[in-house]
Amino acid sequence: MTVMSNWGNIWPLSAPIKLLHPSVATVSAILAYVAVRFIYKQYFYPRFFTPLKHIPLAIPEPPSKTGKEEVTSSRKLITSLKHAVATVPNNGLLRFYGPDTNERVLVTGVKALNDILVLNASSFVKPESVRRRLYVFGGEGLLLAEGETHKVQRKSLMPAFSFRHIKDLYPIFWTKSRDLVKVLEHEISEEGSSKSDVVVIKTWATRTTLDILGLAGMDHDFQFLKNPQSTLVRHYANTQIPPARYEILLGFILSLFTSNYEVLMTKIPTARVRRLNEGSKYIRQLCRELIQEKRYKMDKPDSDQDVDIISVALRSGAFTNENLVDQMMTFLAAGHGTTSHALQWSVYVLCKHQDIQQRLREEVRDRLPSISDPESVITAQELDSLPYLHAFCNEVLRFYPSIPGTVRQSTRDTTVAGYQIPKNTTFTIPMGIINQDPKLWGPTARTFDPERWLGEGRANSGGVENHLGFLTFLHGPRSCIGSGFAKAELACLVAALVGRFQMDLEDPNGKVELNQHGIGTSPKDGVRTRLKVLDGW
Ligand code: HEM
Repeated sequence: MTVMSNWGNIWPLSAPIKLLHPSVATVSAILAYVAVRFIYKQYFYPRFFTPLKHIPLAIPEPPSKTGKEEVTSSRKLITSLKHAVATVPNNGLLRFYGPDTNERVLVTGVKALNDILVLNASSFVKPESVRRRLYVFGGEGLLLAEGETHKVQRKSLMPAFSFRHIKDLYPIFWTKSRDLVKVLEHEISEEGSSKSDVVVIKTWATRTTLDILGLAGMDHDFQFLKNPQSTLVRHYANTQIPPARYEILLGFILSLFTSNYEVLMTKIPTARVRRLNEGSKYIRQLCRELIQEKRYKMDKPDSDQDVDIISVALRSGAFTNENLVDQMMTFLAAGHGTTSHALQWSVYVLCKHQDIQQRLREEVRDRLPSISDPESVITAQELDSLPYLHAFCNEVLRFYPSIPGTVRQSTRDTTVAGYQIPKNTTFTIPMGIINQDPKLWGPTARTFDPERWLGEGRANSGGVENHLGFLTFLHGPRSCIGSGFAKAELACLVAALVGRFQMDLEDPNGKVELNQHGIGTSPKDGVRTRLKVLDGW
């Protein structure tokens, strides 16, 4: 056998046939197998072998074709599927294949949504890959519990989220909104750390929503607004680190062999996975200590009937200490980023629509006590009686849902919207698409317009054809338990900001890019906003 020393001369036309080195042969065989798997999964399986052939096929639009419309909070794939939903005839379900080549079913109609989320909800659970991802920061709390355990947990926690209880939390929302305004006023002043009148809304929104959850959820003031160097904030920021290129490539290759590739990926100790696990440990320990503190306080004979979520859960007697730790982790994870995203979108859209900003400011200044008054308090009744604020917040939640899509997997053979569905079929529920569906919201569905929530009988429906058309908090037994909490919190924060500041984007004509990692979606730059204090309120 000739030993090849000259790589430039590997394939001379006259070369004799040579045997490949065993390692080259192995790599070639693996590459050939990967190629064959890819062709099978991309071409043959969808056309000839899938048991879901009876569901129409959607081809996602290439991103370049979808970039022209005003950006919504949908992730890229969901945005690119919007076109398919509008153009491929379907009866509420569409089949599609994402970049990882795995098969999914997109839910596009209210009948199918009703089957999956309401009528038959117990037959559709979060797939293992999603559970793994949520577990790291959310523990084994309400978000991940299934079956009877979920029912018992939800029933025991519901009192903490009833309006009767949420209305007692408005003073916390208002006090923290005032802290936010004060910190931002300082930030844009001469003494501020940035020495500029431009702030990154995300930085402050995240700290405020964590502070609010600390107080309203655990009766503990983290004071992250005042103390920016927080380990907790840093650990949550780590959830948004995108996977490295090699992780994406590895994920893609694994996806050709198993639909559980995402589960496998969480077991490979890459630097990113290690950092996530460290964060998870830290948050668990923090919650454990806070709950112990709370239990100690409640055991005192003269203790008050505190209104925070953990006190209500402890009084219910339904949870062990460790399970309470999981619940607290869930509330922190599910409750702070989502509301922070909503606040970021609110500021973004107020900057884009100065007429709306002006009108909202007039209503707030007219009807609410000044945020600069350190003694000012507001009641639920006062805040909830501002129709334009209510309309604006609802429209932000509709148009820019913090979580633009979620996933479910069938646990048995079943039917959805009349289609036969085998066990283990994965469904994507695209809140970002349904919330803007012209069939449900009329011809102005894709326009941001708070007016739709004003007028006779529209305050709670926005005039939608079917209540399942507003999917921001989902519906049914797995809907967001914190929706009332989040809406009241968002209204306070928006009122305080718009009442006190003139807001403009640093780059008013810049194209907004989306943050694609972590729970939920918001602008990648965190909404860089120029603030100007407006006196007189
Ligand atoms: C704008 C803010 C919020 C949005 C858009 C939002 C959205 C959602 C959505 C879409 C789900 C369902 C996820 C799924 O099952 O796939 C959910 C579940 C949940 N959310 Fe929220 N959420 C928000 C704020 C909050 C807050 C403030 C809390 C707690 C204080 C909270 C606690 C939860 C919990 C515990 C669940 C699981 C409920 C269950 O499975 O029974 N959320 N949320």
